[in-house]
Amino acid sequence: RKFSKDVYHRSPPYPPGPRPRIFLGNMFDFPKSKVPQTYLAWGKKYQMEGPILHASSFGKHFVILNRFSDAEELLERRAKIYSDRTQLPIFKLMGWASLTGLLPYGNEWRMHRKLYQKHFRSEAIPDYHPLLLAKVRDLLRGLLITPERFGDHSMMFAASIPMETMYGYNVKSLEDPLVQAAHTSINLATTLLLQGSTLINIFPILAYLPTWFPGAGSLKMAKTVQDLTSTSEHSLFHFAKERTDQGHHARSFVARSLSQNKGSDAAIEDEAAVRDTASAAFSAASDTTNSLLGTFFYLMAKHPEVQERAQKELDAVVGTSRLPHFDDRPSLPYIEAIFREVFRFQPPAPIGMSHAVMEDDVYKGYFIPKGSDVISNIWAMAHDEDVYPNPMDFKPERFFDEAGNLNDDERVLAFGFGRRVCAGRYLASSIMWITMASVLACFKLEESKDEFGNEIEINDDFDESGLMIHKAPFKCAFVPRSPAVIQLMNE
Ligand code: HEM
Repeated sequence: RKFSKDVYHRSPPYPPGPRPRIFLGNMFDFPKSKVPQTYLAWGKKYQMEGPILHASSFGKHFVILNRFSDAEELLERRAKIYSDRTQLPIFKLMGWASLTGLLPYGNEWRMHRKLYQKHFRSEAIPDYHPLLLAKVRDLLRGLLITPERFGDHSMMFAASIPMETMYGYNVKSLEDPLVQAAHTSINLATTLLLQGSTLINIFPILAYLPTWFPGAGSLKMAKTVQDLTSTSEHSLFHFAKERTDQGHHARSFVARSLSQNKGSDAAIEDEAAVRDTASAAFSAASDTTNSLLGTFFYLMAKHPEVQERAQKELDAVVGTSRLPHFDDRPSLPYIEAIFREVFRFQPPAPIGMSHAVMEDDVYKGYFIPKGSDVISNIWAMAHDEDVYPNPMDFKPERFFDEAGNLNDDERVLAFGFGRRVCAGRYLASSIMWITMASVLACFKLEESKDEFGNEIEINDDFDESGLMIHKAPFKCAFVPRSPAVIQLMNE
């Protein structure tokens, strides 16, 4: 019966893709670098009738989507069966199995999403505005005093917002052991989450090797992630809980959720959900924000003409006697276009997170078996020449229509799709918008000079680390636009 079921299911065929080897499948074909670009090249090479692709590894199926219309159809219109996450052995080994982004589609995941919906839906975001404005002010002052350390300032900014919003924990320095622990564990984890990065996911038995065993590198990495995650999660959660128990008036996500739970029957279960949700938010928010900031600084320093137009708009709308506020957003269309173009140019997680298929499906005449991982190539969608002509150019103007108004292409592909779409997207959008507007209001970014006064060229490289991408280190200068803005930043 099993055999005849398989034969039946193999017609229709799998989508096209690289030819699999017996047993191994395409294990050696999966790229370790330039991942989205390689999948796009596969699309050009193998596609016959549609840009959806198939590859396999040890019997596991992968479907790759290079076009938005396919992601929209499968991950959104058919979300009912395209919203799971494959449970990999490495999740448990890293201690990440109960983080929202990795949970299977089910009740626990629903409870997490409900918490996000309550605290991070669009209407809840103004509650965070005062905190975001204060953090932006810290960032601006850092850029003013030690501009050459802009990389550290963005890392600090990106770490301190989730620490404060989730736990009410005020990060004072990047050397804070909790921040260090979180950064190291996220870097290691995003590497282990990339397809094909560890054999443990294919041969779970390898998880039982001792960590000193030759070749047990990823096991050792997973153990480090587990230790660091549990230490920082535990300390931060207890910090927030203790403050709530002591009656501190705290506005953090943990404090608010726990005080609302008090006395409810589900309190214990809810407490675990609150802890895991807060921890998931830190890992999801800090690295993505840091990646976008690096890309933004780089693109601004490379495009003085864009800065000039943005600053004209800011001066006309906001003036020079105050810094931008969230209420200014609808009146600043060019800043909005820059915001959209930065997210399009380099999505921080260029291939998003795979969605697992919960039932056999057929799409465009191709068979997509239950359990397949569907990879959305966000980078390729954001560089689709039919939608974004000359996609490698940075051109905020592409978001204006012929009449000079912002077009309706508001969708930020970088946030993913369907029921698993980024749960923090409204917060992330506010963070990035206010940062871009404020930095442009205060500084002119330009090439810095060496000791002989020669301009130092800005490289165009990006560093891939697992699922994430960051601008490679570069030098640039932040020149305050006027004495008045220096005073505003210091106020
Ligand atoms: C700064 C920019 C950010 C980007 C570009 C980003 C991007 C993404 C992407 C691509 C996904 C996977 C979507 C999918 O599966 O289709 C995701 C999931 C998620 N993001 Fe974000 N994110 C950002 C910020 C944040 C923030 C600030 C938070 C929390 C406050 C957050 C919380 C989450 C969570 C919890 C998930 C898992 C959702 C689920 O599996 O149901 N993210 N994000």
